[in-house]
Amino acid sequence: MDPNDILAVIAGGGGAFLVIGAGAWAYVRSRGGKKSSQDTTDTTDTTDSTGSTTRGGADPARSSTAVKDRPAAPTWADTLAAPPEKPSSQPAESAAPTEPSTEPAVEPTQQTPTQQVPAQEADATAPAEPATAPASEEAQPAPAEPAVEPEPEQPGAPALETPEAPGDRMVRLRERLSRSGALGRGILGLLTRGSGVDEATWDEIEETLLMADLGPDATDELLENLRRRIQVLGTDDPAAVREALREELLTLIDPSLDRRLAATRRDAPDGTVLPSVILMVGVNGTGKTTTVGKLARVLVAAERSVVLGAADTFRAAAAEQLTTWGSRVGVDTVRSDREGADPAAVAFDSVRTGIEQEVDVVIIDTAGRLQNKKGLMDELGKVRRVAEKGLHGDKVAEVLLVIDATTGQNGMQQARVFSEAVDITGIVLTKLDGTAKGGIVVNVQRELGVPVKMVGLGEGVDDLTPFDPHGFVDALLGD
Ligand SMILES: Nc1nc2c(ncn2[C@@H]2O[C@H](COP(=O)(O)OP(=O)(O)OP(=O)(O)O)[C@@H](O)[C@H]2O)c(=O)[nH]1
Repeated sequence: MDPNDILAVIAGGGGAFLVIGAGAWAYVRSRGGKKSSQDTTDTTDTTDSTGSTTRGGADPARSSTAVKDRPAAPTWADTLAAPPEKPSSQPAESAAPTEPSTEPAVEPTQQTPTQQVPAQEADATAPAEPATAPASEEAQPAPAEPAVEPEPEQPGAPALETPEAPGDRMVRLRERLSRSGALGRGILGLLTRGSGVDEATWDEIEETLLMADLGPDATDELLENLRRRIQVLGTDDPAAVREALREELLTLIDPSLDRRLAATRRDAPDGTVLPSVILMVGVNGTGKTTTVGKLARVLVAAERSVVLGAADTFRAAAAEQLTTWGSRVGVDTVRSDREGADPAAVAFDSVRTGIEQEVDVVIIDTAGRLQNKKGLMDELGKVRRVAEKGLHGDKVAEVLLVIDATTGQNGMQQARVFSEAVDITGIVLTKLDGTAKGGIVVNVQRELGVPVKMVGLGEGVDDLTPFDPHGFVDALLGD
C-alpha cells in the first residue's frame, strides 16, 4: 500500500498504524542491520557487536534522525549465542533423579525413531525413567523395545536440504515483504497535520492503537506520554514528533529485554553436560509444529545438533509433520506409534535420546489442547516435570509460547492461560506476515512479562526470524 494512503486508512477506521507496521516491520528489520551499520559509519564508530556482515540490497537515502542510533538487527548468531544458563545449585523441583517419582507412571512411547535414534537400553544418565516410577493406578511396564525397528539407511535416500544461511534468508524476506510497502504513518499524519492536536484527534489516535491490539494499558501510557511530550515540544514539526513517537514505542517494546535463546549444551548441577531442552507450547493451529521445524533448520544451519520430540500425540499427523521437517535436515524425531500416547513419555524419551546423541538442543512439540485450564496445567506441568527427570537436576531451558499474531484478543486470552499453566520464557509470534494486529507484540510482552524472541513471517520453511524491536518500530513509523 502506498504510504500516502495511510491517512485515508486511519480516517476510515482501518486501524492501520501498528497494523500494517507488522508486515512492514519485517521488511525494515531485514534492512535494519545494514542501515544501522551504514548509519553508524556515517556518524559514530559504534561497534556492531553482532558480527553481522553483508546484507545485499541498496539502501535508500534516509533523511530522518530517527534511525541514527538504531543498533544492527539481531542475527541468528546473536539469538543463539546465549551462554549456558547457570543452573541453580538446587536441583529443579521434582527433578531429583534418584528420588522415587511421585508422578503418575508414564506410558511407554513405543518410540518410533526416525533415522538413527538409539535403541532403548537402560540409560545410566536417566535413572528416574518415568516408566519405572512407583506403581500407580496407571503403572505401566518399562518401555518396550521400539515397535518399529529403525529403518536401515536407504542407499538412494533423498539428499538432505541445506537450510538457507540467515543472510540469504534476510535478503529473501526483504524482497518478499517489501511488496507490502512501508506503512504506518497514520498517527504521525494525525499529529502533524498542522491544525494542532485536538481532543477528537487524540480520540482517533486512541482508537487506532486499540484496534491494533496494543492493549488498553499500553495505549493509555503511550497517549499520556505523547500528549506530555508534544506539549513540551510545543511544535508539530514532523521530525520532532516522529522521534518522540519512536522513543515512546521503543520504550513500550523494550529493546533491553534479553531475546536470546538457550540453544547450547549446558552444565547440570552435577556437572553433567546436557542439551538445552526447549518446550514449544501453544494452542493448536498457532504454528507450533511449523515453528519447531523452522527452528530446527536454523539450528542446523548454525551447526547445532538437534533432536525433535513429537509430544503432540493428540493429532497423529503432527508427529508425521514434525518427522518430515526433521528428516529434511537430517534431524531425528522421537515419536510414539500410538495416537493419544502419553506426551510426557515422549518428552522423556526425547530428552534421553538427545542426551545419548550428545546433541546441543532437544526441541519438544506439545499439543496443548485448551479444553480447560486445569487440564492444560496438568498436561504441560507433567510434560515438563517428566522431561526434567532425565536432566540431572537441570531444568527445561526454554518454554516458548507460540501465539498466532492474527488472533488478537483471543490470542491474548490464550497467552494468559498458558502462562498460568507453565512458566513461559519467551514468545514466538507467528503469522506476522498476515496480521492486522501488530500491537500484540507490546500487549503480550507486557501481559506475560517475557520477550518476543522470534517471529514467523510466512509458511516457507525458512520464514522465521529473530525479533528486532528497532526495526519493528521503524516499520510502524513507515520508515
Ligand atoms: N502465514 C503464516 N503461516 C504460518 C506461520 N507459521 C505457521 N503457519 C501456518 O499455520 C498452520 C498451522 O501450523 P502448525 O504448525 O500445524 O500449527 P500447530 O500449532 O502445530 O497445530 P496443531 O498441530 O494442530 O497443534 C500451517 O498451515 C502453517 O503453515 C507464519 O509465520 N506465517
